[in-house]
Amino acid sequence: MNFQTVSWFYPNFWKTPGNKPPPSIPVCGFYNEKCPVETDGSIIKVIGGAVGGTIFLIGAIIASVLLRRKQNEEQLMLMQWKLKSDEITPIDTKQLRAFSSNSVSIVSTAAVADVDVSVSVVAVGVSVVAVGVSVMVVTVGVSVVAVGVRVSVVAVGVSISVVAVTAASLEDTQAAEHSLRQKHEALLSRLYMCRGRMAVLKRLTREQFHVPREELLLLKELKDMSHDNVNLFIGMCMEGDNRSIVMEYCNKGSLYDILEHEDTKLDWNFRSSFIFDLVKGMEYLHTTQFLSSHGRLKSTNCVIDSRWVLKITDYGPHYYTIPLDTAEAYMDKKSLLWAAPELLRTPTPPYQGTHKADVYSFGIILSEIIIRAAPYDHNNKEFDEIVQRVELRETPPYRPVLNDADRTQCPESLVRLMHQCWSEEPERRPSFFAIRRELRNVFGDKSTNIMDNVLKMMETHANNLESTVNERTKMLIEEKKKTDVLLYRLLPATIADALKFGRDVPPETYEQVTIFFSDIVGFTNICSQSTALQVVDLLNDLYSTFDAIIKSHDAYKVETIGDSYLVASGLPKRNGSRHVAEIADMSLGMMVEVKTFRIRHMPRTQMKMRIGIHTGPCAAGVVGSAMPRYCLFGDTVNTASRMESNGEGMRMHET
Ligand SMILES: Nc1nc2c(ncn2[C@@H]2O[C@H](COP(=O)(O)OP(=O)(O)OP(=O)(O)O)[C@@H](O)[C@H]2O)c(=O)[nH]1
Ligand SMILES: [Mg+2]
Repeated sequence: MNFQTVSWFYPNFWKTPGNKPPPSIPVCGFYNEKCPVETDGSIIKVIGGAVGGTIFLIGAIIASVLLRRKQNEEQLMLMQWKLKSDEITPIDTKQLRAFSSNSVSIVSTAAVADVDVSVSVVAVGVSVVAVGVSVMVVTVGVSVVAVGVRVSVVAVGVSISVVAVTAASLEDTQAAEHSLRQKHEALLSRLYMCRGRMAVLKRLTREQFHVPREELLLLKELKDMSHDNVNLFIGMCMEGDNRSIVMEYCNKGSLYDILEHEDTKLDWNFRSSFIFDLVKGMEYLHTTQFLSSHGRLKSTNCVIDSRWVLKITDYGPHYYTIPLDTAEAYMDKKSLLWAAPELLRTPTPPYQGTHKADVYSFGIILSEIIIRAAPYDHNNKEFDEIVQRVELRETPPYRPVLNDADRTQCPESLVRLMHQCWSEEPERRPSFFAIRRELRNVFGDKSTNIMDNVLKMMETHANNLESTVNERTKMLIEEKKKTDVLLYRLLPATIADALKFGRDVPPETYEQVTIFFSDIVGFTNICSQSTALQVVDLLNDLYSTFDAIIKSHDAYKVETIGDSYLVASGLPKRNGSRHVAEIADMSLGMMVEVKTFRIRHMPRTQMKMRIGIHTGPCAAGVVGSAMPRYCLFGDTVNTASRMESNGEGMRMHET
């Protein structure tokens, strides 16, 4: 059967249009040789589409870049850093006071020159009010006491007084005070309010100037900068009387001021916190595009805020503020101590310095922190000589000297790092990133600021206090129990309680009580043969025995008078008529004890005792307020006494 025949018999056999069998040779041949490749319009269309798409994409990118640039340009021209003269207002005394009410700063920098801002906790008053106390600073108050500052930090449940230590002797510090006061007065004249912040002004020295485009970019970058360790650049005013660069005011002064103040206690927690802050701030500045480096990094340009956070300040176009006559010098004379040797050797060094020069300046600041003094303080050389010798390529290079005391109290690895930072060769100085990594090895990871550490310490302290208070309360209760026991031995419990709570104890009458009196027969004779101490021992032995007997009866020992012993039953707690039996039973017990009682120093002598008992009405009350005594009054007492004195040895005389 051929193909044709199959399709006749099976109409859908081939499943092709017309149910035709497939051709024996494929349309394009077995190797596509019958269909040559054609460059028809469709491929051209595809390529055209791709090119068009790419052009469109590039166009879109260019458009967005241009738009961005335009926006940036607009932003640039907006000059948000530009301050109007009337935005800068003088500080009035009210603002000054308001400001000083929540900081130590203004006092330390402006009003009182000799105030030391070191903090040492001298007294801790604690009142734990809730379980799981969490410390929260509610108020911070400042009061100036003579030359001292007292800061009270009131926390929920915990009140801690922090006292700043002051210069020990005014005489010693008079010269320093004078220069400080001058410095503070100068600073005070530069303090203003600007956009709701307290600000330090740095006067511009040029009357009028054109700000070129690259400086506009720099100023915009400064305005946009935001970092915890970079002091806020509020802006620049180029008009009117207040033509100046305006930086936020940090109230604890500069690092230089703090280090200079010898009485300020700065432990290594504080110092390491400052170092970390400084490095973090510099690391940030070095990542900026237009500023790039500081150029005049020094301890006076590291300011400390109210939370003891160090902030780098006076970065940026400081050349606007250099007096015109010294404009040739890229920095003032004193700043040369922090300047890298390669800059000292350059006739016209760049105003903004270099990364490596900043690291050098950081090395000098490290030395200040370690020696706690101005740079090169221990070198004992004149300023000019120091600068000259640093500039000269001496071997070893001329650098700040540390004395033995500095070295012993400072981590050795920090000294090594400092040496690296002030290397003569700039390329051997580490970057701030590397410095931060190294500092972590030196100090451990100190991610928190010193104030946060202090608060954490307070919180831990508060939690510890809670358990301490509980423990002490338990001890107090134990002690109170002991004093109560003692008190209850001296006075009846009800009376003692009433006296304890300051209540009056009115005298009380009892219709029927039984009074017991006892006396030692021949006591005078015994005394004559004994020393005073032997007599005391005798009475103590005997009455301790009696006290033990009383304990097992409902009777109250009123007092002992010499050798006589007074006991009552039926008071202060009434017991119906049981008092008679109680006293009788107690007396018999005492008789038995006396028979076997041995006088320690006269073992052969038999002790004898007379007992008198009487039942009747009686009055009782507390007499006196200084040594209060519970006393019995009435005939019954007298009768009982008579019964005893008229009785016989080893006999009970009763009515
Ligand atoms: N408390 C406080 N003092 C500041 C502040 N800024 C500057 N000072 C003080 O003012 C003094 C003078 O500061 P500047 O005029 O900036 O002089 P400088 O820091 O020595 O030098 P340059 O900044 O390089 O011009 C510093 O030594 C600080 O003691 C601040 O924000 N707070
Ligand atoms: Mg400065």
